[in-house]
Parts: sequence; structure tokens; C-alpha cells
Amino acid sequence: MAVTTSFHLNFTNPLNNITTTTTPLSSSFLSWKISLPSSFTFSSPHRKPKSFITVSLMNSKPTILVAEKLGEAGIDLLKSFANVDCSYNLSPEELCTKISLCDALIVRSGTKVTREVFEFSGGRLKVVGRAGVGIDNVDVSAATEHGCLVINAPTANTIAAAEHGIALLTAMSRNIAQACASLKAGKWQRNKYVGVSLVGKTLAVMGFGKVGSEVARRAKGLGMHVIAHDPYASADRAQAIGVELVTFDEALSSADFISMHMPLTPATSQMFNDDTFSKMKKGVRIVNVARGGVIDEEALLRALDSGIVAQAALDVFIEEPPPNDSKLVQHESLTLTPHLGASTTEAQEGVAVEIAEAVVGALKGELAATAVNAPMVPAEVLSALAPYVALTEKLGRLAVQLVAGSSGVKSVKVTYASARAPDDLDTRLLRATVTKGLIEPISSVFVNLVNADFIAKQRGLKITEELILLDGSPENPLEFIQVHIANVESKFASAIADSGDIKIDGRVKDGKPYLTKVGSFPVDVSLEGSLILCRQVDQPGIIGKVGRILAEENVNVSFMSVGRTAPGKQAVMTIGVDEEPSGVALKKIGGIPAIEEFVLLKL
Ligand SMILES: NC(=O)c1ccc[n+]([C@@H]2O[C@H](COP(=O)([O-])OP(=O)(O)OC[C@H]3O[C@@H](n4cnc5c(N)ncnc54)[C@H](O)[C@@H]3O)[C@@H](O)[C@H]2O)c1
Ligand SMILES: O=C(O)[C@H](O)COP(=O)(O)O
Repeated sequence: MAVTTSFHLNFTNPLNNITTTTTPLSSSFLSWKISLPSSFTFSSPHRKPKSFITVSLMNSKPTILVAEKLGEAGIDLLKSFANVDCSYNLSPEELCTKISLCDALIVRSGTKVTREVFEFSGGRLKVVGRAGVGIDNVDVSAATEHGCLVINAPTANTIAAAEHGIALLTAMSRNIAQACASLKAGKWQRNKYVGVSLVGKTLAVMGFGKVGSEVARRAKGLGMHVIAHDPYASADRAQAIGVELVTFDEALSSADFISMHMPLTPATSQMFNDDTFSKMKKGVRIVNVARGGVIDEEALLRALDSGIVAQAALDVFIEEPPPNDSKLVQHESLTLTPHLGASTTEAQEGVAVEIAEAVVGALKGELAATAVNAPMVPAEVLSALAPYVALTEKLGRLAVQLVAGSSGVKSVKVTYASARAPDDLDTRLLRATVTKGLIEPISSVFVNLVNADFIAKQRGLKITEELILLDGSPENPLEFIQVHIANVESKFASAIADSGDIKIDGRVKDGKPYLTKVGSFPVDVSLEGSLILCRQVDQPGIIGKVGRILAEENVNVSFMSVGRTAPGKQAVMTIGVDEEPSGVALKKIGGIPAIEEFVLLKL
């Protein structure tokens, strides 16, 4: 008897650039041809967004969500590599719904990439690209905890922002916006809009970075006396532009004009407040093309009303767009633009290409030069270290599997032996991959270069590094690497070295990772497949016995190596196997009288 089951699926397709169709092939309910996108989400209208079910189908291309308008050249570049979903003006809920289908997300300043976004991504989101400089709209800590790389495009909009700063400075000082509005309203108010001159006036540039120094250069061209405050700026660079670096208070007390160019961070948040306004020259004029949050907007209003601040020109606001009834927006002495600093055709094409290249590179596994939350490892260093990356991960994996069940791993030392000068050896990548190897076999967390230090810290795992400087010519970046785990017991007592630590050594041979020592026993095995380590009394016939047991179980042996302290004494045999032997086979190996202990390790 044929049984038919009828069901009805109502699904919303959040990737709105892809259509999803269902086509019945027969009148029975049994056979439907469904044409689907690479992945989609369906939901019940009775469920909250958290209940959305994501279905991912096999597709080799990654998916990149572009959540804000990006220049065409950047979009084209992304499309040549990935499925690109351009969905602008998403609500926070819509972004959270879509994100589990995306490998990368590209935003500008208008999208808040909150902790929730990373939580909803379910681990799939690997890169957030900020098409611009400021990353204050991205929760970088949450990204790091979720192993998601954050990259920005820090250079392509510098000139646009600096030009906008100068445009606001000049427009404000000559009341351009107010006079224009008045004229359009049919008035001719020449006496009302008398401005102030810039030449000879002191401009304080607060934040002497890329934009700040370009503003300074241009202001000098306008005949202004330019000073700057930046706790981290180099005096040489300031001198080269002819700008004097001063303290914060000196800048406040001597400036006729103050222009903000620092990032919004916890340290700079509302750094211009009632107290700082009170230290300014009466009648000072303020320009802000950095971030609204560096100014306490209520305090600015009070300073405008009391006459401390004569005028202000703002491109950025604490809340964007600011509320309609904002007193700041309505204030006659304010010149305003809706966050247009980076909005030139040239800058937008530039940031689009800069971020598209960086995101594609990161999705291909390359390290990004503009990473915000990961070490920037130059491409040449990366290619030289690639075989050691594989080695350190495998050594970490092996070492942790040697730890006896109840001993918690708290302290790991990684020793690098190299003939290279310490400055030529960047070990951050290797530390991250040892951490990955140590943590992944014993937990479900995903570890990468971005979150390795965070995850290690979170688990109370202290990783120290030591460099042994070898004599000789530094042909290879590293001669050998040791991983030591202190204060633990081992499942395989022979892995405990004289120091009392579990200790294993490895090296790269012909571009491949090899295990070269277990405890005090020399071995020589390629690190692939699974390994059986056996300690036995050195005597003839053991290799044959173990080989026979594995052959009976149909387990293919890829290699065997025996390392011994002295003939006839104890030896450690290392057996590489393609398949994992059954419990019965392992029991039989353990039953061979000469074998004193053994362990199976998975790579
Ligand atoms: N309005 C726009 O559209 C627009 C466009 C581009 C940049 N920006 C903003 O401008 C700011 C600067 O951009 P950038 O490219 O010059 O960045 P940058 O990193 O090159 O420069 C920032 C400078 O601020 C300095 N700084 C940090 N803390 C400081 C403090 N407490 N006091 C003084 N200086 C401090 C840093 O040392 C650095 O030199 C960022 O906030 C960025 O988001 C806005
Ligand atoms: O930080 C930046 O790069 C600027 O504020 C530009 O922001 P936008 O990309 O939203 O224009």
C-alpha cells in the first residue's frame, strides 16, 4: 500500500537576490523538483528569529553579504570569487537572520556588527570587512572570541576626509550653509553673515594620524598656524609638516579652531565635555569629521549657548542619523553634513577595491595586511613558515593526547631551535597553531590565529615560548620545535622527559612534518594518519608480531620506526597506520609480553 505524506513548507528567503522555486513533477506528493539557492533559511511565522532553520547545500563558493553600498569595482571583484548578496538597510534582526549563511560581511559605518551577529553566525562568519577606517561599529572583542577576522580599509578615504574637514572649516568660518539657506528663502542678509578669517589663526589638530596630518598640511596652505595633539604621534612627522606637537591642555587653551581626528575608543569617548570646553579660548570654533562620540553633545550645546564655542561644524554624531528634534541639528551656529567625509566617488571606489581584495584574500586563507584583531604576518614570512604551521599543530595535537585523562593542561612551553636571529623569527603564527593543536582535540571550540590567545587565556592555559639559538648558517627558519606540557601525568610514561614534563620534538624534513623525539626516545616518523606508540624491551621479533596483528585486522601500516636508549634496553616503536585499529587489535598489541605500554594517537 502506498503511503503518502503531505506537508507544507512556508519559507522566507533572506538572500533576496536569489529566487527559490518549487516545481511539482507529478500530481503525487512523492516527487518534487526543488531549485534552491546555495543555502537558505526557513521559518515558521510563529517562531522568533532564533528559531530560523538554516539549510546549507553543497556549494564550493563562499557567500559574502555586503550590507552597505559599496563601489562597483569592489562588488565586481567580490563576484569573481564568491556569491555576493548586496542587501542594504537590514534591520538588526534581518542581519542576524542572514548572517548564518555568510562567510564574510562587508559594512561601512552604518551597520552595527554586534556580539549578537557573531552569535547568530554559528561560527560560519570568518571575516568582517569594514569599507573604511573606523571600526567602532564592530564589536571587535566578540569577533575575536568567535575567531572572526576584522579587516578595515584604512587608507583610501584619507584625502576625502581631510578635504571634507577643510570644507567644513572654511564653510563654517564664512557661514556658507546658513547664508545659502537664507538666500534660498528669499533673503539678502549681508550683515548677518559676516565671517572670520583663517589666515594667521591657530588650528589645533587633535589626532595627528592619516587624516589629521593631511588636514594640517592643507591648513598650513591656508596660512594657519597649526599645532597638534596626539599622544602617539612621531615628532619627526610633525616636524616634517611644520606642525608643533603640544599637550592636550596647551592645544585647548591656545586654539582658535579645533579639528578632531582621533578614533572613537573607550579612552576618547566624550573627551570633549564640560570640563574640556571650559579650558578652551572663548569663541573657539570646532570641526568634527572623526566620530560623534568623541564629543559630549549636550556639553557642546551648553558651550555654544554660553559663547565658549562660537561655531561648530559636524559631519558625525553620537546617533546617526541624529533624532529629528535634536537641538544640535537645529542650532543656528552649526554647519552639518550627514557623515559625508568619505563620500567622494574616488574614495568610495578606493575603499571598495581595498576591502574587496582584503576580504577575498582572507577567505582564501591569506593573512590580511590590514587585520584589526590578528597579527599581520607578511606574505613572505607566511610562506616560509607554512610547513612549521602544520608541524606545530600536529605536535600540539599529539602532546595533548599524551596527557592522562584527569590532569588539566595549564602550562605549555614551546621551544624553537633556530640559527636565525630572534628578530627574524615571527612565532605568533606558530604559537597560535600549537594552541589550536592543543585545544581542538579536547573541546569543540574552533581555534584560529584570531582567537588562539583569547581561547588559551579563557581556558587558563599559559603558553610560553623559548628560543634556542643554534650555531651555523640559518638555511631553514627552524631546526626543530619542542612542545613541553608541565605538571601533568601521561598515558604513555615514556613521553615524560628527565625534566618531568611531557616532551615531544618535531622538525620539517623535505617540507613535511616529522616527529623526532618522544620523551627521551629518538624516533623518526612522518606525521600523517594515526600513530601507535609502544614502549618495549628491545628484542627481536616484536615488529613482526605487531605487524601481524594489524594485518589480521586489515589495518594498513604506513611506516614503523624504533628508537632505543641502548641495544637490549628499552625502545619506543612508532607505527603509522592508515586506519584506526579496533579495540581488539589494540588489546592484542598490549598483550605482547615485551610491550610495557602503548598509546594510539590521532593526528
Ligand atoms: N567622517 C568620515 O567620513 C571619516 C572618514 C575617514 C576617517 N574618519 C575618522 O577619522 C578618524 C581618524 O582617521 P585616520 O584615518 O586619520 O586614523 P589614524 O589611525 O591614522 O589616526 C588616528 C590618530 O588618532 C590618534 N589618537 C588616538 N588616541 C588619541 C587621543 N586620545 N588624543 C589624540 N589623538 C589620539 C592616534 O595616535 C592616531 O595618530 C577615525 O575615527 C575615522 O573613523 C571619518
Ligand atoms: O571611518 C570611516 O572610514 C569614515 O567614517 C567613513 O565612514 P563611511 O564608510 O560610513 O562613509
